[in-house]
Parts: sequence; structure tokens; C-alpha cells
Amino acid sequence: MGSSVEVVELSVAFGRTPVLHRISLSVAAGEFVALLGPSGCGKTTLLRSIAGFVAPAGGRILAGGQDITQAPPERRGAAMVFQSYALWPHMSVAKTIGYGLKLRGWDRVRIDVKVGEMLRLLRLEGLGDRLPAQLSGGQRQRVALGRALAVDPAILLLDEPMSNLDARVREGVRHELRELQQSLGITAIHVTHDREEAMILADRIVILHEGRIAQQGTPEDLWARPASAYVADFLGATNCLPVRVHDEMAEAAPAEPPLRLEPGRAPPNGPANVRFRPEEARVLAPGEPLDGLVFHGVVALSAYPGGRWRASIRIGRDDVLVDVPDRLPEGAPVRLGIPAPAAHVFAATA
Ligand SMILES: Nc1ncnc2c1ncn2[C@@H]1O[C@H](COP(=O)(O)OP(=O)(O)OP(=O)(O)O)[C@@H](O)[C@H]1O
Repeated sequence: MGSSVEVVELSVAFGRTPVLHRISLSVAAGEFVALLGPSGCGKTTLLRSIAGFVAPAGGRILAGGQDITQAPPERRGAAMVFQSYALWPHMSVAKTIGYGLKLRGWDRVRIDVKVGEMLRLLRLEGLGDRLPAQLSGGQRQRVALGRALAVDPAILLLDEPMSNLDARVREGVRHELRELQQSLGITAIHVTHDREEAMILADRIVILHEGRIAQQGTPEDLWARPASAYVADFLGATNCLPVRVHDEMAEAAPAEPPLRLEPGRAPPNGPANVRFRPEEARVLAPGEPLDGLVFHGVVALSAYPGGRWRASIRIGRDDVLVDVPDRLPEGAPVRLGIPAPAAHVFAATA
């Protein structure tokens, strides 16, 4: 069974450079949490601090209510799977999976039984005698997972364990990992810079920005209500257009009705930006009304990435992308509509 993890005001510095700033985070027993953010935001450092490989400058870490801040890695009830898998080239699959048990002094017979169980669980039956070089990428990844899970950890720490797999294999492995984690009831903390991976795997996503938590919530919550331009951008709302906000209304073009912003979520009066996803914006038919923001623009370019067309629309001095069902002729005037729930408005300085 999994145990809870509590990170309390954790600070980490390398030399004089602070990397994590008083991070507080609670992970429930059995929960799957993804730490998401761009390269260098500190997610691996946070994971390694929980694992016990990095000594914090301040704050505490608890597992199952016990303070483990000073505990050595092997006394934390956690196992880590690394990006590189860190498999030993001369050690067979079975020996690799049994390695942690041998270190714990288990006898040969018990180790064999447990390794057999892990091989079945991870669909590696018949591969026990192989060396890493004789395995596919997906199989190697499962061996690394098997080595971590064999010791029955309460907490599974995953450091980008799928980044070396090709896209097609990764899809399958994601679902396997999620199923495995749920059936074992283990607590998982997963580091990734892949938004889709975090969305698919996690009960909760924690987005990091320069060593601080930018926002945390369920995937649906973050998707629908990003709290800042940084989070919106990271979650695919990469289009950005200027608007003016006054009295909780955002205005795109004087000719179109302004959008009433959710009370309490409106940025202060003045220059602001609306951020939105290409797949959530629409090109409107002439005169078609919309509850949202409407901009007037011209088609700059159309491309076909597959399934739908993706048009680049020039609005004033900005270009934005929008998915459309059919090719739009270049130079055609269009009304671009951003439905209210898809329009994320932030002060221009945010
Ligand atoms: N051992 C170290 N010594 C000095 N600086 C380090 C060390 N490890 C990490 N850093 C620095 O700390 C910052 C955060 O690194 P970290 O690896 O946690 O980021 P990350 O979000 O996991 O990035 P990536 O996705 O690239 O792994 C970076 O600026 C990095 O250069």
C-alpha cells in the first residue's frame, strides 16, 4: 500500500544558487501526482529531495506522517525509476529485478518467487535470462520498473521514465503504468515536461515555475482554469492577443460586444491579453453570434497537419493559429471567435 508524502516549505540550493523556494505539497496515499514544468524549473530536484539524494537547505519531508528529512534513501520506503533506466549491461533481467531483495538479505528461493511475480506482473515472462541489450526500449523500461517495485515500496518516484521511448510505445506504457499503480495502490510522483503524459497519468498535476509551484489541481481543473499566463501557455493556450479590460469586461474589437469575465477572475482594468488554444477557437460564419471574444482578421496561411486544417490568422500585428474543418483561402477576411470558456484573460504584465 502507498503512503502519503508531505513536503513542507522545502528549500534547496546548489552552492549559492537557490533552486527550490519553500515548496509545500501534500500527496495522499495512493495518489498519482505529476510534477510538470519546462527544463530547469526544479522538478527533478524536488523528486530527488523526496528520494533522499539531495539535502534540503530548509523545510521538512514526511512519508506516512514520519519525518524522513534526514533519513537515508533506503529508509524512506521509496523507489525511484530513472530516465536512463540505469540498468547494468551485464546483469540479466531476473538478477536486476531481484537485486534490491538480495541487498535486503532475502534468500534465493524467496527472491526467485518474487522475481517470477514481477516478471508476470510486467509481462516479461520468458525474458529473465536476457541482458538489457537484448531487450526493446519498452521492455527495458519495464525491467527498471520491476526493480523498483520488487521491494514493495510505498512510494514510487518516476523521473521521466518514458522519455527514451518512441511515441507509439509510450502511449501503451502510460496506460500500463497507470493500471499498475492503481492495482498496487502505490503512491506515485512522476516528473515530466510532457503535458499530455501528465494529463493522462495523474490524479493531480503540480506545475512548477522557477522553483515555485505555479498552480496545482486535477488535469481538468488546470485545463479549464489556468491561473496565470505561464500555466495557460504551458497547457497549450499558446495563442495570445491583446484586449482591453474595463469593469470586468474584456474587449477585443470595438465592433463586437465585449466579453463579461468571471467575477473575481478579471485582471485589473487596463491592457491585458487573451490566451487560447488553436483547437478551441473557431472561424465564425458572417453575422454568427458568439458568447465570447470576436476578432477580425485575415487568413495568412493554411496548413494540413492531418484531420483538420490549421489556419494562421493575422489580427492586427499578431498571428494566431486556429483549427478549421476546411482549407481557408489565403487573404480571406474572417471573424475569429474564442468561446467564453476557452478565453483565458490575464493582465498584460502577468
Ligand atoms: N547537482 C547540481 N548542481 C548544481 N546545479 C544543479 C544541480 N542539479 C540541478 N541544478 C540546477 O538546478 C536547476 C533545476 O534543475 P532540475 O534538474 O531540478 O530541473 P528540471 O526541471 O528537472 O529540468 P530537466 O527537465 O531539464 O531535468 C537547474 O538550473 C539546474 O541547472
